[in-house]
Amino acid sequence: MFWQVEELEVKLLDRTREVERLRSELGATDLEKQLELLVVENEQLKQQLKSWRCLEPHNIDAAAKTCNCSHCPYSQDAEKMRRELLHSKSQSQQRERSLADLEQDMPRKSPRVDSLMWQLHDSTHQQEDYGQWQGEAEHKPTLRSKQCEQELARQGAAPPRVEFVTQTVKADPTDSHRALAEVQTKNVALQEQVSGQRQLLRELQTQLHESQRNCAQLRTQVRVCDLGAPKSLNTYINTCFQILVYEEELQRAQGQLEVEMQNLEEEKNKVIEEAFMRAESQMKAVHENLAGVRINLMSLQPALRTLTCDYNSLKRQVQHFPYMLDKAITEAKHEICQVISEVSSTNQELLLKYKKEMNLRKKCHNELVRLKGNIRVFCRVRPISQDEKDAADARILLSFDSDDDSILYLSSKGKVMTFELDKVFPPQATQEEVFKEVQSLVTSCIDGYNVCIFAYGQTGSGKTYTMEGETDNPGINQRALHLLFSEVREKAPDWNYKIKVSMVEIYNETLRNLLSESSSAKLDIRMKPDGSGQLYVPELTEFPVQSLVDIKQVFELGRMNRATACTNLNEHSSRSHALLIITVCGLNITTGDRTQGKLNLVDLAGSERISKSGAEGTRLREAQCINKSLAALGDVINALRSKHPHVPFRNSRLTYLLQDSLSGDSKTLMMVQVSPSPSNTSESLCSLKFAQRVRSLELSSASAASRKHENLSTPSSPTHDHTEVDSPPVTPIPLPISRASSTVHKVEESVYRNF
Ligand SMILES: Nc1ncnc2c1ncn2[C@@H]1O[C@H](COP(=O)(O)OP(=O)(O)OP(=O)(O)O)[C@@H](O)[C@H]1O
Repeated sequence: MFWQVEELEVKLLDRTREVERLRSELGATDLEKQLELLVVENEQLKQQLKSWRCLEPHNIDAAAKTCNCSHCPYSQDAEKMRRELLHSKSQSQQRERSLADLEQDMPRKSPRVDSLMWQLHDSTHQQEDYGQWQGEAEHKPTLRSKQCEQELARQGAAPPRVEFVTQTVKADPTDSHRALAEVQTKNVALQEQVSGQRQLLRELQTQLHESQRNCAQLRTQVRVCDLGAPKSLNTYINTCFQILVYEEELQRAQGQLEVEMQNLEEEKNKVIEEAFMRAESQMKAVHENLAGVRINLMSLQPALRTLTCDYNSLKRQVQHFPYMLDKAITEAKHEICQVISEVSSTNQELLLKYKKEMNLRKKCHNELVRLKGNIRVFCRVRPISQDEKDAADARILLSFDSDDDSILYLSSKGKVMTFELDKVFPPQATQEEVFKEVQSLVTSCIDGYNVCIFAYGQTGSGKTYTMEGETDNPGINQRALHLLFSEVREKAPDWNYKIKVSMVEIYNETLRNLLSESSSAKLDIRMKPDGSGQLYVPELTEFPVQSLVDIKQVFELGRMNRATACTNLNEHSSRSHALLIITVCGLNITTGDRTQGKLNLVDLAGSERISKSGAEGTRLREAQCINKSLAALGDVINALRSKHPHVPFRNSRLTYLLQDSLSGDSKTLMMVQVSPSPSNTSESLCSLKFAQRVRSLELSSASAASRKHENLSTPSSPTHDHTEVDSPPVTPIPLPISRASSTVHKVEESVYRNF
């Protein structure tokens, strides 16, 4: 029995160890199955114990029965054993209850095992996450360092600028420090996680120790039970032995768990160490970058200092700039004033020189005009018309000298006569060419001269064409106004000019204002009441003109007024004198000098002989008036050329009106118009003889005294008005004018014969 009890004790001890091991291994992941197996085996052991219990009383009773003697030492032993057995039974029941309690306690412990398993799982994940994070943490600084390197390379390539360098130097250390701080923060977090894991591990160890303590208590209890257990309970001992086996297995599993935990701990430490190593190497790289940045910064500092110096000097310059600018402006102003004063003095000198030159030029011009004669004679031959070409007696009467533009040849009655004038314009001469020769006279009216330009010739010889021209090819009138405008504009800075225009028609010795509202208004010529002896025409319209539009308006109005007074304008224009009077008043703004010149542009009436035209009645009257005025004009020109003290201006309305423009320093141009038609030969001959005579008289005016004297002895023109107070007998120019009576015819013939 004793050996059975000992055996039972050994089994119980083993069982206790096994239970203790199992208890200590609670919480391990893969021990659940072992625990189940142990529970199953435990059940089997219980079954064996039950069967053993069933057998044991019976054996004991049998033994008691076989040994019924009270004196038998065996019976006493048996009694004792029976008591011990009962005690053991009770203890065994207690142990069963303890085991049942343990079994009941097992499901309660299972959630704890589960939670420990989940914690272990989470720890493993955290370690994995930590490893991943370590990889990211390792990758981020690398990226940042690359960015830093790229940024540094870019800064190196960029031109050194103060602002840019400053910004770059400031930016990189900040970023590196920030990355370092982030890494350090993450390291701290990892440290915290590791410390948490360690804390968890410590808790698990504490729980393990508690479980071991519980197991030890249980073992003590079992040992106590074993001490009182009967040796006969072999099954129970076997069960205890199995329990001890299980406890050993549990212990082994615990050992494995500890090894695994240690491995995990080592792995964790290793991972942490590697992470630290990587972080340190990254930190080192960052520090190296930082050092490189610092070196760059150090190398850039001199440039920065230079730039700062430059900037400061520039700043100083900018600060001083207003003062310097003011100073420079003042100096510039001073210099400019000096230059202006120098220029103005030079200008004054030049102005004086210019004035001297102008006066000289004027004098020269006047001298030239004087040498040429104040009265100049031009001749213009109009082109032959188609009718004239087609005529039966078409011949070429007029010819020109290609080398001398002042010579004209006329073939008449088999003789070739030569006429020398100031200028001869052939038929192909343009309006521009003609005007070019007269423009000096036109501009002299700006200088204050009075100028008269007459177009003289028989009807149809081209007087109106030369003076008025055509719409698209204007004559002297319009061109003269254009020239005056341009000349006045040129002188505008110094001179202020006003140009006024009047248009007058003289028909049958009647003066008509062509620019008035009523075209039939007749004008009179009167002496100025101021005693100056100058003439004026009251109510004569003076139209101020400033532009070409004004000129057009004036000409349009004059043409309209002229047309309304007659039935046939062409015929009427042939029988009347048309005067365009241009007055140019100038005021010198600086000197205050004043000038007043007058340009008279006269389209005379036709000069054909009445004897040829055979006019009667109204025509005769018109012809007489025309002849009278033309003869008067001839007388006046003759008197002027011969420097006669008395000039018979009052002999006609024409000469009376032009008195102030024909006397004194005034300049006169006679444009003799000639028709090339053979049918007009005699008229052309008369006109040319007249022109020749006028010119020869003018050129010989230097020796005119003697001739004047001679001329004075010749009879005056029959048309000369001897009744005029101021018209002493003068030698008239033998104008080829018509005569209204037979006596006139005779005189006319004698006049022509003189040529
Ligand atoms: N140089 C010229 N070139 C071209 N045509 C001309 C020229 N001269 C005159 N004519 C033409 O000859 C014709 C007569 O000219 P215009 O009327 O000017 O003569 P006139 O002497 O004024 O006559 P009137 O005394 O009757 O007024 C016109 O048709 C004109 O166009």
